Amino acid sequence: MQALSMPVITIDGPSGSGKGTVCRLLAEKLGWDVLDSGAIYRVLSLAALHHQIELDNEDALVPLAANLDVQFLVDSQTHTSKIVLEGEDVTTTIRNEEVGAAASKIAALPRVREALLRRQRAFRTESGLIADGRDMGTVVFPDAPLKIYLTASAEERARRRFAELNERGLDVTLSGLLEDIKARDHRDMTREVAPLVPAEDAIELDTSELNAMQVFDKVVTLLDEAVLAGKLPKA
Ligand SMILES: Nc1ncnc2c1ncn2[C@@H]1O[C@H](COP(=O)(O)OP(=O)(O)OP(=O)(O)O)[C@@H](O)[C@H]1O
Ligand SMILES: Nc1ccn([C@H]2C[C@H](O)[C@@H](COP(=O)(O)O)O2)c(=O)n1
Repeated sequence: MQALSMPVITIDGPSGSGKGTVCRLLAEKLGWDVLDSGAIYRVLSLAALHHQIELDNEDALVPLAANLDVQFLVDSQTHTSKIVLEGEDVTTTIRNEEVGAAASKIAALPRVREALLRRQRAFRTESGLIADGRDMGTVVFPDAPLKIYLTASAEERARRRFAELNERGLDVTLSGLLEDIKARDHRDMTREVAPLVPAEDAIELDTSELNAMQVFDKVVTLLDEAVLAGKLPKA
């Protein structure tokens, strides 16, 4: 049974809901790998920029996606990865809000998504995988035995991003970030292929009123329940 021998936990949800934070904490607890699928879309949008390919030019983006020269170099101590695109360290660059918006645009193209599917599924190994994204539970790993859908109000997500970017010394406004988040939500939730929706069997968790550790504790409870039910192997 693949779910037990190559276990996957999916964590989907909109930007700023806390997926990446929970994935990192879970990976530390379990010693499993992490798939940051958003980073793949972000890297592809940056590659498009480098190669002067328009974000709606699907014919040119598909071969770029299929042959994307990207490496995720994982530090097993910190569970963070250095991301190298065509020999250049882009770990920080891809986190810009502009790159996020560009990623959301190319992610609406069906053949681009198809071209990235195998690359994402290849992250599944015997070690166990925590998959972070928008369609992890619905499309990429539909057989995952534990699917979590994180949400939070757009206002709270904008506040979180504002605090994060302020700390990094970036000049942003709360209202601008809120607008960006709403536009990205709309694009990600209404696209025709693999829109951001909870999988039918996902457990939804609203994190608006919870801090990161409280969210993590709730996720660990869900994990323990899945182990008790025989859906996931004992840690
Ligand atoms: N429950 C929480 N309460 C407050 N802040 C949080 C919480 N969870 C995460 N954060 C902070 O909010 C910001 C966004 O979190 P994170 O990057 O984990 O979200 P995400 O869902 O992975 O976003 P994206 O999809 O855009 O990558 C980070 O600065 C993180 O430290
Ligand atoms: N599974 C995924 C992951 C990401 N995307 C798109 C949509 C997002 O707005 C964008 C950036 O993702 P983030 O790094 O903010 O999680 O990438 C997607 O369509 N499917």
